[in-house]
Amino acid sequence: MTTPPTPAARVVLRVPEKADGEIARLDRAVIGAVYQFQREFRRDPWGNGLRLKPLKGDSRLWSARVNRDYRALLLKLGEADWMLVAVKPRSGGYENLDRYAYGINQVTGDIEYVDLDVVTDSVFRRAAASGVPIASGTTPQQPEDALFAAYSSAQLAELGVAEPLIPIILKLTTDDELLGLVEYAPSHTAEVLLRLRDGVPFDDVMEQVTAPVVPEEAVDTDDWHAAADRSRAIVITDDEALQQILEEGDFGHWKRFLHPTQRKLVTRAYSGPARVSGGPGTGKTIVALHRVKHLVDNLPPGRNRPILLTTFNRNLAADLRTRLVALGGPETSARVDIVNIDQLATKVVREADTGTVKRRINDKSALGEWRTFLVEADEDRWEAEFLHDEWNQVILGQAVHTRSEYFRARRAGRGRSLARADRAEIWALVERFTQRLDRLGVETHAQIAERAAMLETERKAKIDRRQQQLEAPGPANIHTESGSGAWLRYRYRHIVVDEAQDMSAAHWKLMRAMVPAAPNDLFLVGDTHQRIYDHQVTLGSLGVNIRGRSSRLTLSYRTTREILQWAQGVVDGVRYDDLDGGVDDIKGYRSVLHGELPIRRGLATQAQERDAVADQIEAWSDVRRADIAVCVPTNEMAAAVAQRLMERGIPATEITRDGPTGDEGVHIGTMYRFKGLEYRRMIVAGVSEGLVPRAAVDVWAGRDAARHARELLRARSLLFVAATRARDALAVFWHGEPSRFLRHDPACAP
Ligand SMILES: Nc1ncnc2c1ncn2[C@@H]1O[C@H](COP(=O)(O)OP(=O)(O)OP(=O)(O)O)[C@@H](O)[C@H]1O
Repeated sequence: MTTPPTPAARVVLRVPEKADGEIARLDRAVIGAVYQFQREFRRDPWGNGLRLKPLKGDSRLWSARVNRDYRALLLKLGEADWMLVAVKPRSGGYENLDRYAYGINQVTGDIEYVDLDVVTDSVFRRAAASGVPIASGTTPQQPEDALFAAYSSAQLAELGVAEPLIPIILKLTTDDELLGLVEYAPSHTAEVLLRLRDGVPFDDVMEQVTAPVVPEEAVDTDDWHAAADRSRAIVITDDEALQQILEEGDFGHWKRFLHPTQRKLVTRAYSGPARVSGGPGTGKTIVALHRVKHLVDNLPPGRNRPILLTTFNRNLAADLRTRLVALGGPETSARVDIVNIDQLATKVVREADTGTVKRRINDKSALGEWRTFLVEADEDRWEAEFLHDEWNQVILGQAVHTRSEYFRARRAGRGRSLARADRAEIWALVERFTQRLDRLGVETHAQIAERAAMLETERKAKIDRRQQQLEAPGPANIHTESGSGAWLRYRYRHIVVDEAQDMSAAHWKLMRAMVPAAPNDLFLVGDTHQRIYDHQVTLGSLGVNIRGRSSRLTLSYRTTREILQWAQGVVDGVRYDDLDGGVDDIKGYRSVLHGELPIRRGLATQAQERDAVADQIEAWSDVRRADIAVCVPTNEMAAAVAQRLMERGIPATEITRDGPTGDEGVHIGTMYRFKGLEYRRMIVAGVSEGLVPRAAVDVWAGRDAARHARELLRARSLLFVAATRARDALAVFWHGEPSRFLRHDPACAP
C-alpha cells in the first residue's frame, strides 16, 4: 500500500480553496515552510524528509511533515494525485482520528474535508455562554429551541449540507454557535445554513444556492478523480506559480478560485449579448475579467486586439488593466483594448475629425453656458436646468440626430410632457446652443458620445452594405459602390462592459455598432442599485437584446452580513429598473462574512463630526491607514475633513477623478469617487439632511415630480455605493438632522 510509485510519475498536488485560504492566514514563516513542502512534495512525495504516512488506516488520509511544528494532511486520490486539505500544528494530535471527516458531497460533487474537533471547538468558543452540550457523530437529539428544528437531516443533506456536520447543526441553538460552525464548515454548507437562518424557504434555498452548483453529470461518490476535477482546487505545476500564490496570499484568491456560479457565467457560450447583474461585491468585475481571459484564450492566434474591455471612468479602466495583467499576464492584455467609455468615444471622434480639437467642459460648466445663452437670447420660457437635461438625457443621451427623430424620441420618466410645438422650440434652442459651444471651441462628454455613436453607426452600415453586396448572387458584385466599406471591418469581435448601469443610450449605440451581432458579442456586468449618473436605458430598444441571457450573482465576497443588511435598508422598498424595462431587486443577496454592526453616530455640529471622524480613524489603529477611507457628500466637506485630519496628525490622500493621489494615508473623497473601489474600513460622514440628498433636490418636488424622484433615487444609490465599499467595518456619521435615507434604522433617529 505504501509502495512508492516509479519516480518518473509526475506528481499532481491540488490545493482546494478552503485550504488555500487557511494557509494564507498562517504566520509568514509557516507559509514559507508550506511553500518548501509543496516543492519537495511535487518532486518526490516519498522522500525521507517528508515522512509521508497514512492516517486512519483507510489509505485515503495521509500526513506529511511541513516543518518541526506543522504537519500537512493530504488526501490520496491516486498514486501521483494528491490533495492538500489542511496544514496543522503537530501538537494538534492525531490520536482521535475520527475527528477527520472527508468525502464526496453527494449533491455538489465536491470533495469536502471537515475537522470535527475544530468545528465543535469553534461552536463552543462562540457559544461559551449558552453551555449547550454538543456532541458530534451521535444520533441527533434536537433541543426544542434548535435553530434548524424545522428541517430533517435528509432535507439538509438534500440541500448539499456536509453530512458529517448535520448532527451538530441540528443541535445549534444560537446564532453565535451557528457563526462558529460556519467559520470552519465547507463554504456551500455555510451558504445554505445562513440562507435558511435568514428565513428563506427551503425551496428558495434549493433554487438560489444549491441548484446553481449541482454538476450536470450524476455524482458518483466513489469517483475521486472526477470529484477532484470538479472541486474548486488549484493544481500547482511550477515553482514560479507556487511562489506567486504564496506571496499574494488572500489577495490573489480571486484569480485562482471562482464560485461555480461565477465559473459558469465566465465559460458559457452565449448566442448573443449577455448580462450579469448582482449586488455590490458579488464579483461582477471579477467575472468580467475572467470572461475577457476566457475570450482571449479562445481567439485564433494573432497580434490584433479584437476584444474591448470598457468601464465608466478612467481610474477603473486603469484598475482593470492592472488586474487583467495579473490574471492572464501580458499575453492576455496584449489582445485587449482597455479604455473607459469616454476615451473610446473620443478616439472615434478624433479619428474622424482630425485637427478640430475642442476643450472638454463638464456638466456644471455646460449648465452655466445654458444660463448665459438664455439670458443673451432673452429666452425665458424654459429653464436652463430643464433644457440642459433634455439635451443631455433625451437628445444626446439617446443619440437623437435630427428634428424628426426628436419628435419621436422616448421621454419616459422625464416628467412634464411636451407637445410637438414645444419640441420644435426646444430643438431650435438646442441647435443655437450647440452652435454657440462650437464657436467657443468647447464640447461635453455627452456630445462626444453622441457623435461617436453616429459615426460608428454609419461605419457599421457601410460594412453591412458591403457584406450584403458580397453575398448577393450574380456577377454584379464585383462592381461594388466605391467607399462602401471594402476596407472597413468591425472594430471588435467581443465587448465586455463593467459598470454597465451608468452607460447612456449613446454609449450602447456606439458599442453595438462596434461589434457584429454574433454569439458572445457583448457581455455586460452591472448593478442598477449603484447607478449614480442619470442614464435610464432600455437595452432591447438599442439593439442589445439580452432576453434569456441574463443572470444574477447573489453572494457577496466583500461585505459582511451586518453591513450588507444595513446598506440594503437604504434602498429597500425603492423601485430599480433592470436596464431592460423590467424591475430589479436585491432578493437573495447574501454574504457568509460576519462582523460588527455598522457604527452610527450623530453629532451636533460639523466641527464635532470632523473630530469624530479623526477619533474613529485613531480607534482603527490596527489596520494600515490606506485601508481606511472617508467618504463625504461634498468637495468642501472633503477639504475640511482632510484639514482636520492633518491637524490631528493623520495623513490623508484625496481621491481624484484619476484615483487616489498618493499611496500614504487615509483616502478621502466625495461619494462619486468611490464607485468600484473597496476598503477594509469605511467612514461615510456628512449623512445629514440637506447634504444627503442635497437640499437643492427638493426644489423639484413642486415643479417636476419625476425629476425629483430621479434625483432622490440617485442620491440614495450614492449612499448605497458608499456603504458597500466597506469590507469589514462601516461607520456612518451625520451632524444636525440625520438624512431621510437613514430612516430605516432606529439607531439613526434624531
Ligand atoms: N470567487 C471569488 N473568490 C474570492 N474573492 C472574490 C471572488 N469573487 C469576488 N471576489 C472578491 O470580492 C470583492 C468584490 O469583487 P468585485 O469588485 O468583482 O465585485 P463587484 O460585484 O464588481 O462589486 P461592486 O458592484 O460593488 O463594484 C473583490 O475583493 C474580489 O476580489
